[in-house]
Amino acid sequence: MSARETFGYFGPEGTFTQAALGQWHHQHNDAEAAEALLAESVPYATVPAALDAVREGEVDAVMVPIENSVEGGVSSTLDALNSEHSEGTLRLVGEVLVPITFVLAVRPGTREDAITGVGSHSHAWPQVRGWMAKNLPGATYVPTLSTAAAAQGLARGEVGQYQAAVCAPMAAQVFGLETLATDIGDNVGAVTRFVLVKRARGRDGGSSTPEPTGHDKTTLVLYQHDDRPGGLLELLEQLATRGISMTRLESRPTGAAMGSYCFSIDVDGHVADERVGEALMGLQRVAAQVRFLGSYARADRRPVDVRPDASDEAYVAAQEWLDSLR
Ligand SMILES: O=C(O)C(=O)C[C@]1(C(=O)O)C=C[C@@H](O)C=C1
Repeated sequence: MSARETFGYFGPEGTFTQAALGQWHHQHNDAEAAEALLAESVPYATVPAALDAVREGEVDAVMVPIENSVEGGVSSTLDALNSEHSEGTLRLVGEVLVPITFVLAVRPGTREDAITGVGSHSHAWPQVRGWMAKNLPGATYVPTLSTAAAAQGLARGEVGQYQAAVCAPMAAQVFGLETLATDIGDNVGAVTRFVLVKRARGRDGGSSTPEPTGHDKTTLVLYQHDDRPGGLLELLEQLATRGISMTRLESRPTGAAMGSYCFSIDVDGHVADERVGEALMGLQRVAAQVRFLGSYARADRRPVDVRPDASDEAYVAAQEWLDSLR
């Protein structure tokens, strides 16, 4: 029997990312096993530290945040996943959507008029900006490594700069804090998307890419050739002509020079689908570089809508026809 898989997450305990990993465990195990797996999962203080842990084999898989419905892509994750040493080593193997609700938490007994600073994660603060402007207009924002790290800091009493944390209800509970206000997010219905990341090859040397399900997504990073007018259009044409929808497109600076950008994208479909394979070959020809980050099942299980002329059967028939001519 192979040893049980080990997991890590962007922590400490009480982050939304931990809730995402809990959701994943419950979707794939019975309730008792899921709770046991979550209790054993290892927290890492930053996203790069969590990815390093999986890369170095300390754990088999880690959960990290990638995109929020209000604030957009989590740049620290996008950049860490796209670093030189992630290429070929890491794979996204699944995703989870978690509804986000924030509370304002304090050390028990702290009064609202004593709050001059509020700690939280840089992706959480913009989601409560309106509430803060209305309710604590004089408070200064103090960035912390995560929402739960802000709560942990308060509990340890090691902070002088902030007296309240914007965090998940769970973090307030874990760190024994008092909740002064609930549901303080400006957008009701805010959701964050998290991804589970593994090494590209498992312990047995086999590929970590999950089998296609019919409701899959593929994440790529595309680099265009410099000084090529219409470069982005040329890349996107490779997808459009094969009937492949794009569900996310973000440009990120490559860091090489001012104005040098790459594109982080999600497309419908799995690398094993004929049309996605053909599009990847097309991209490989026209792009300066293509980084494949993974193909995995969509969290919402929405089936991918495939045009008849873009189906696997249509590609196979076209290939057979070409073979007959040759
Ligand atoms: O700090 C946390 O609790 C996280 O899990 C990170 C994170 C993020 O990076 O977007 C997750 C969800 C919220 O949108 C705010 C912060």
